[in-house]
Amino acid sequence: MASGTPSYLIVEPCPVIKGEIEVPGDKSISHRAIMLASLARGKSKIRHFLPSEDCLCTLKAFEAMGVRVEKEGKTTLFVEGKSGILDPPFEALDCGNSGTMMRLMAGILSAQPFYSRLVGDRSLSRRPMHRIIEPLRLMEAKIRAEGEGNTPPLFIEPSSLKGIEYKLPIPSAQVKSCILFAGLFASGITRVIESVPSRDHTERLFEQFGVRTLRENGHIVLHGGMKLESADIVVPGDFSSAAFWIGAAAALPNSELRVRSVGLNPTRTGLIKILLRMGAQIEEFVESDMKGEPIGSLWIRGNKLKGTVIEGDEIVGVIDELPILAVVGALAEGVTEIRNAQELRVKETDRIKAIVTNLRAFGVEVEELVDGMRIQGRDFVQPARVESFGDHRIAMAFAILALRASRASRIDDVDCISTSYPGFEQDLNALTHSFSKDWIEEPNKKIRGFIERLTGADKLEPVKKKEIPYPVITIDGTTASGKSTVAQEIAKALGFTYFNTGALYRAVTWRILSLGYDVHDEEKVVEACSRLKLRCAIQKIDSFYKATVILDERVPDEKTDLRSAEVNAAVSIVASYARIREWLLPFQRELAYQTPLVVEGRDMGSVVFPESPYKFFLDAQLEEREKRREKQGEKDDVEKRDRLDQSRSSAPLLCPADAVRLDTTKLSIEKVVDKILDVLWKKGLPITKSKA
Ligand SMILES: Nc1ncnc2c1ncn2[C@@H]1O[C@H](COP(=O)(O)OP(=O)(O)OP(=O)(O)O)[C@@H](O)[C@H]1O
Ligand SMILES: Nc1ccn([C@H]2C[C@H](O)[C@@H](COP(=O)(O)O)O2)c(=O)n1
Repeated sequence: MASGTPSYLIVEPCPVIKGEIEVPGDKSISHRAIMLASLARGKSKIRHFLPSEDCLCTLKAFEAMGVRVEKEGKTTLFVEGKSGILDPPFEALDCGNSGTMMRLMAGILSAQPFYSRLVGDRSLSRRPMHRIIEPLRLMEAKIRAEGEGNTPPLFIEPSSLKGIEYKLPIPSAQVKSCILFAGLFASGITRVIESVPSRDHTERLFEQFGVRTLRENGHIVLHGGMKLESADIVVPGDFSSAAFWIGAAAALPNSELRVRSVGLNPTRTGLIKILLRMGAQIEEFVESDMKGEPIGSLWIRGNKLKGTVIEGDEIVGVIDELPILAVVGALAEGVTEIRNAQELRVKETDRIKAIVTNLRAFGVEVEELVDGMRIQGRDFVQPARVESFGDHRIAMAFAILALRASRASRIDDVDCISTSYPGFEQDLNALTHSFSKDWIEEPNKKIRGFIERLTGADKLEPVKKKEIPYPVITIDGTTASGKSTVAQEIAKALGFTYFNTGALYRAVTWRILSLGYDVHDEEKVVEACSRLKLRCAIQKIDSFYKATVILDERVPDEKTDLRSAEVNAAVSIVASYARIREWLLPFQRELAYQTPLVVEGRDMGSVVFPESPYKFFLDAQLEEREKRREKQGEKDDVEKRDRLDQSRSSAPLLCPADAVRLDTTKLSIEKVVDKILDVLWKKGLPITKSKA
């Protein structure tokens, strides 16, 4: 993240996330813990407090009202409570970006014997406050909103409160908590009735501070005048922060993630239920719920998920998770629909609009609905530059979607992330590290490790056909039919990495020849290959990415080494040996776990990437191909090479049944490229129409 203004985050693609993570403390609980500790009698200890901008605003406000706070590091606080009566603040209390703070503080301050004013930032100043003003006034609070349409600032005068029975018109933990905080100081009984249970951190924390609420059939009953006693609180990891990693790990196939010490309060974990319904693999282990909040671990394994409908009563339990759920839906198979979520329109930003705008920028088809959206899932997205709209959850959700793009994406205005998740960028780097940018710029460590395990051609490992996370476009064909030329153009147009597998067979042949071996001696060739150190580096040449083969720490020269007459004559012989092909097969597949590919060769669609839905086969009349080769100034027996490639027993050159076959004899290079892009566009790859 860049410091200063404007802030932005560059996210490199990463097909999987792996590792363990512990997220910062829960925002909702941190706010409430400070509030209750400040109102309690005695000194409370709060551990794993979230030092985010939002929560620090709450802390500052209570300090301004005479509460003494000692800090041990950044996340342990000792709060000396004021036994219910705070000092009048000298100036307005700043709630920053936090709706939770403003709404809960309104409940507390309505009962204090002094005048107070609550202000917020631009985004908070647009959020509706009528929902708390109405019940507080019923409790005889003297509160008014100074902004247009019942928006902040809030001005509060001292008054004596009385308990009420109040049925929440919309399920809202903030409104419920505001009333309960006011109810602590009200005469008589306060009863809040909710039709759908909202998060119950306030009720659980009240209990930890010695105030019992009665909870039955959606009724929460509180007797006014009960005294809060100091407590020792451990704030669990914030499930809503963990949600970004849970969503990412669940939706990125082959990911493996453990989330430790996270809050597993059932009013917060609706996301898990929805992801399970979409086909996710998640295991939940509650490790401690002795006092207050259940805390535990989650294990998540990545899968291709299926679209779902999220609506009705389950919305309230995932309201903060809807941005990441929309992103997960964008990567799932089929349609994901979010309904009854009009509340999203009055969050830190209009989240429905923000999500729809950003999904479209990433090339995702999405329909905006009054109360949600309908998202057409896809396998991956196009790189994009998007806005956070000043909303932390929008910024983080789209950083996750960017992992599934073919190239780096940029999220603008990301300072807001610190309102709930300081350290998000570091965690993103840690979980994606082994697959990130430095991998592309440095020689490919991962593939080297993989190949080095193949110590002998006679000890070949069976090829595991694990699911490839990125699209692979295969272009096979006869010699000089135009494969390399066309494949490079397609790779440029899509931003994919170009991989010429002919160059791989040529590099091996060149090395065998330069070591003095007779290519007709199969045993010797196989034995020599078992000692070769083969690896691959992805290089960026201008705006174009290319996989380069490195053999025994040398990069062979394309013209003089790989395309010499000797290599032209010998390569089809070396390529006909089954054990050589088996050795090179995992090497070629492994690259596809790292980056979207355009691969060209002879058996790409038939053997190496048979699962690819994007297969092409190029051919042209022999005389035309011979002419093209001659024009290149190369000595090459095109006809002989084709014959050898077509007649070998292992992975012969053929047109896969499901490939699009193109005869390029009378087609210009541009025409061939256009035809391929058109097919790819129709198959749903993110190609801008002008390119297709
Ligand atoms: N459609 C086309 N029309 C005319 N020339 C073409 C066409 N496609 C490719 N060429 C030219 O033909 C030559 C051979 O093309 P290219 O190297 O792309 O073929 P290839 O199939 O990759 O060959 P190889 O099998 O040796 O790797 C190049 O000089 C290229 O510019
Ligand atoms: N997937 C592949 C790629 C290449 N070969 C062999 C057969 C070719 O004649 C030779 C050189 O390829 P070119 O550079 O001309 O594309 O390598 C193969 O068998 N399988």
